Amino acid sequence: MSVSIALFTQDLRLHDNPVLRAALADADEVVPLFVLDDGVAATGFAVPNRSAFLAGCLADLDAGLRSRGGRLVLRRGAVAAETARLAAATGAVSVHVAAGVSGFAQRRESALREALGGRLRVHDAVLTALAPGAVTPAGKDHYAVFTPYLRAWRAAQRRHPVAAPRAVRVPADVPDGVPGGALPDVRPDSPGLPAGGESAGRARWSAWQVDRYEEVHDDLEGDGTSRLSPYLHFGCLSAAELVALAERRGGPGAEAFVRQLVWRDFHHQVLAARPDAAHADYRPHDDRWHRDEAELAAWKAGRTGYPIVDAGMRQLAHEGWMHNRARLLTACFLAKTLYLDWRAGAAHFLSLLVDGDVANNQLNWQWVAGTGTDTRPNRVLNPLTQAKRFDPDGAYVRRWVPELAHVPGAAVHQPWLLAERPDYPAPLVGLDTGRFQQGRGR
Ligand SMILES: Cc1cc2nc3c(=O)[nH]c(=O)nc-3n(C[C@H](O)[C@H](O)[C@H](O)COP(=O)(O)OP(=O)(O)OC[C@H]3O[C@@H](n4cnc5c(N)ncnc54)[C@H](O)[C@@H]3O)c2cc1C
Repeated sequence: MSVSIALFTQDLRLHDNPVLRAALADADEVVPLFVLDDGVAATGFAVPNRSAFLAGCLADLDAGLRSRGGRLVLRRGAVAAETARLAAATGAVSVHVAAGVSGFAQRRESALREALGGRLRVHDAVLTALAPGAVTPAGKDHYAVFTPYLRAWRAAQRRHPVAAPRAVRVPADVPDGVPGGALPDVRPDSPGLPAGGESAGRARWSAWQVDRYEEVHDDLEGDGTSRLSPYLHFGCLSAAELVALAERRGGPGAEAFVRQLVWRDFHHQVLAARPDAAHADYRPHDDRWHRDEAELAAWKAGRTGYPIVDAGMRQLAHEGWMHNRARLLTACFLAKTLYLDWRAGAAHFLSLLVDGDVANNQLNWQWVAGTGTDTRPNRVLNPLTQAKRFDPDGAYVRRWVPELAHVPGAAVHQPWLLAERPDYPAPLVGLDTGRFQQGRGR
């Protein structure tokens, strides 16, 4: 009997998984492998919210494999060494893995190549709908501006989604578990975390109304976005399959949704070409960032005195997720109004976000801070204007800031004007943009 290995990374699914399909096509039996990576733990990226969600993803993947006659094989350690050990023990003819994007994933791929040589097969466009580098502007290795990327993306050939396998045969003599411990049993920091896994992700997609997406996606209280981001981050859902489903559905809502998935591909192709953009300014402006630990702490705790900002930060703490509009305005408040280094804000987001993703988080932060791909790097979002546009009745603030739950209507956005002052902080700073303008030397 020939054996191959399907090494799962950020593709924790059975539907539209080219890695698993190719491993199945290559041999009589397959080892579906996930390695709890010591390297990820060492970077600090494995925070409680994402680790708890990951445990759900792995349990669901194992259940899905078992319903097809297989099972998930778990190991803990260094990915390349563990995979090579298993390949030697099973005499695997090939090891299949999805191409990664971050510097970490690129180093992991090199280590796998070194350990496995010609037996390694790397599959493109598993984590994104279009592979990074599949379209490039003349003479460059990636697109730095979204609109031309969107045009090229639309014109490009994309792979068709593949079906989930009906049966998976795993060699009987491979032990399932991790020596010294099974699935990570982690208590999440956020009580309102969603359930991890492909089943939960597919159920969410089926229950969600894509048709209304364009109308409602910026309405903070309406909460009408897909909330699929954690499932996309861990690959419980395939971006290529979601694009195909949305394109088949058609209409303005589906089109607007696909556009957001293209933003995801866009950031991934930037990071694949410039892995240093995870930490270094993509377009430096010689910012002389303000430093103030007390201001940073107030922002993290949702106690800036600006209710719309505080509501977003408290949603993040409670759910491990934040609405995109709230991410934009809380990040802008940190990086432009307080003019604190975007890296501090991005790190706080990554410490809690269940969808926390190096490409999407760091490059969206850079976009907001004006050090990234935004073609208008000096734009500043005024939190009061944002509040009036995207939470006109104040319901989002009342939901997340209980100290203000009794304040009716839009008055909740300016508690400092109320005749009876609630037990809520005064604004941390004024809304003038002096610090940003001076620091950037405009
Ligand atoms: C400062 C900041 C930090 C962010 N950090 C992350 C992060 O760590 N992980 C993450 O997945 N997204 C991040 N985003 C992008 C976006 O806010 C989330 O993807 C979105 O809010 C997730 O909710 P949803 O699934 O309901 O999105 P929907 O509106 O339903 O969009 C569908 C999908 O499109 C993708 N998408 C949407 N907007 C963006 C965007 N601006 N950039 C890239 N992809 C996008 C996501 O995969 C999302 O699930 C960040 C945005 C900002 C402004």
